[in-house]
Amino acid sequence: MGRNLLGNLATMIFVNNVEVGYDRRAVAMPISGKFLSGSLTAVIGANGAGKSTFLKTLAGLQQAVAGNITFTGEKRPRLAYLPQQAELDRGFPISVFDLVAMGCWPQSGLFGGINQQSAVAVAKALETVGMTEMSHFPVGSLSGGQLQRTLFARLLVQQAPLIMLDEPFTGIDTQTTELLLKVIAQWHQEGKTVIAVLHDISMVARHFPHVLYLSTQQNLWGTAHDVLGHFPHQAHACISTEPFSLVAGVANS
Ligand SMILES: Nc1ncnc2c1ncn2[C@@H]1O[C@H](COP(=O)(O)OP(=O)(O)OP(=O)(O)O)[C@@H](O)[C@H]1O
Repeated sequence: MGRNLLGNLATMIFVNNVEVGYDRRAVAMPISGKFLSGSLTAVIGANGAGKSTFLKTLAGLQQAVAGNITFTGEKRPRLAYLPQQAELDRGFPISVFDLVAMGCWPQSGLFGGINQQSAVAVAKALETVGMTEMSHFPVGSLSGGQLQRTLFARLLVQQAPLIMLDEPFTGIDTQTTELLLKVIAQWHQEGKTVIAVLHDISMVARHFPHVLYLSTQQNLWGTAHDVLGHFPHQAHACISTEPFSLVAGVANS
């Protein structure tokens, strides 16, 4: 886990008055705060609040409309990004093993094939997510849960210090969700920085120490305890467009 000389967690990402959106039009309030190195943060909010757009902007997949995002060390750290399942093309003819092996591309190159060490890493990742038996199945034949396990295996082999997940559990069975939550907990223990867009507030309360709540009224960013404390009934953080008792300026620490 990245610590500075005083033993505190170092900041990995600074978000300075960032407005995210399309065609130069912001879709959310300006966002300011920071992601500490090794932190585990859930991004929550109502449908259309701008969570996915924020994640894509953080990942560098689209430009911010205003403000800026900076990184300790100046360059964006290597990141592993999981889009929403709806954004994936399942028709691509590729096996489970090969899809996971794509996570080795930064090391092996697109046409380099994978070496023995990478093949072992792919096999280990498939085992972690319970997909060993299906490693030669075509991706198009997988259920939603099996595909998500496979995509998590690919994230595992990427070994990136920064991991971004967009609604990783939407439409996924309970058993798979429990398993993949363990993978996230393992990343957290290893000191990776994990940011996930989520809808299930009780899951967030149980598993995510930091929360960024986006809304049209006011964003809240801080510890899960502080942010979720604004919601008398925690489920409302998903279904309402505004929290109940806002207290300005939740500390982002
Ligand atoms: N490609 C796009 N072009 C223009 N507007 C878009 C585009 N994608 C999303 N939007 C709009 O931006 C706003 C924020 O969308 P976004 O997907 O970031 O919200 P979200 O909080 O992730 O929602 P959900 O929980 O429903 O996934 C919405 O009003 C949406 O209609």
